Amino acid sequence: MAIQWYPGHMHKAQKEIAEVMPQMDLIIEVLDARIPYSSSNPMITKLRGDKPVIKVLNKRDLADPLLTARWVDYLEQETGVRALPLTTQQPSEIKTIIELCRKLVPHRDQAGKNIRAMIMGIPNVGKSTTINILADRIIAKTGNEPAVTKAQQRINLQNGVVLTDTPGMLWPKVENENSGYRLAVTGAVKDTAMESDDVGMYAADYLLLAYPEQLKQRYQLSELPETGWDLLEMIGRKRGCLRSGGKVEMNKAADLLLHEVRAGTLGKITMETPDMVIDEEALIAKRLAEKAAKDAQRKAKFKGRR
Ligand SMILES: Nc1nc2c(ncn2[C@@H]2O[C@H](COP(=O)(O)OP(=O)(O)OP(=O)(O)O)[C@@H](O)[C@H]2O)c(=O)[nH]1
Repeated sequence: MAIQWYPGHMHKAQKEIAEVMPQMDLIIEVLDARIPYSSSNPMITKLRGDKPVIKVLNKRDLADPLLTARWVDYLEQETGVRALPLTTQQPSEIKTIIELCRKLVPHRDQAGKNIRAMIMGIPNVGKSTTINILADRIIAKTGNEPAVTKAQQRINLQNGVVLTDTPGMLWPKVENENSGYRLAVTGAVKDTAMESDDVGMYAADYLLLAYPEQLKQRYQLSELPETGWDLLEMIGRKRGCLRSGGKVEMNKAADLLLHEVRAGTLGKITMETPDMVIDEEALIAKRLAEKAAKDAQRKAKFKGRR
């Protein structure tokens, strides 16, 4: 299923969330542990104000444990939020969210009042599976096609917590082009306007840098090439993705690599690190500042001419 992020949809979702937000005591944001930055929604920080937030790094079973630990440190130390690496494959882990909700909003708990939590997440991060585990029953439809969750729901967890499912569909970090690639690599966004060879090449370039040993082992390569393109070609040859003349079908090789990353057969892989995203954010800020300066110059020139 294709997901497109239209400004109109985004605006509507933002408005609906802003309306419900004052009645909430805390926010649970479900992220994908393989892309904690790219799977987060850019407006949540602004909308939640100073309400406590729990960032669930879900699908930790697929993510690199060392990097997950680094993300937890980063999120807790640099941004002051609680981060819980979890997997819905271990329901008992998911249940720890409830205890943390109680800890973070002690005044409601001590007064014997329900804690009102809003659960948010971009499509396909595992929000519905999480809700079903927390509620001990099937409430939300799950599936590997993004955008299964639709209507807003309020769920009494019967343990002092009332969960509100986010109205509307939450969008990820769309303003960062690299995030678009990483969302596509992990299968978080199945959209896309992107060609699978481009996405495969992004994955291949990154994997060469970050997980060379896993590549060698999985594809039985004694040496690794310099570029992602060459890597895809090697994988294509090894796995028989060939045209009749013996040339490698690059899009097939790309699909194969992406399938392995998504299924976890290449090992536990995280597609972004805190350092990486800090650099990217700095670059985006620089570009935006340059654009603003140019726009201002253009405006000044235009005014001068009139
Ligand atoms: N490996 C792994 N897969 C998971 C985990 N949690 C969810 N999934 C899978 O991810 C897919 C999406 O899960 P959902 O719970 O439907 O995701 P969602 O965020 O509710 O998605 P929408 O309904 O599109 O909003 C399903 O195929 C789940 O089985 C996890 O912790 N580990």
